Amino acid sequence: MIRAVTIKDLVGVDIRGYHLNRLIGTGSYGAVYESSAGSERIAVKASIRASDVLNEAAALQRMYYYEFIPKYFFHD
Ligand SMILES: Nc1ncnc2c1ncn2[C@@H]1O[C@H](COP(=O)(O)OP(=O)(O)OP(=O)(O)O)[C@@H](O)[C@H]1O
Repeated sequence: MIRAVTIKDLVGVDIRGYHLNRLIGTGSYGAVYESSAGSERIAVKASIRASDVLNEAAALQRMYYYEFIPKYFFHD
């Protein structure tokens, strides 16, 4: 279980093999972290409630086949 005071306090936590190195910024629905697994670096967006990011995830899913969309995945 991940224990954090707020969604902005996840630096140092490991999620699905990715280490959350640095808080990049926050928005209305969560916080975004610069994260890594070996040499791979990705942005991880964390939200307290999955429903907060479902619309965004659905929009990204629709754009999945366009070349400019970066690699991503969504899980709860
Ligand atoms: N994929 C990404 N790569 C790098 N930085 C990102 C990425 N996504 C978001 N960020 C950074 O994290 C910040 C917060 O992003 P987030 O998506 O949570 O909110 P937002 O879109 O800026 O605001 P809101 O959700 O209120 O419209 C952004 O302002 C941006 O600086």
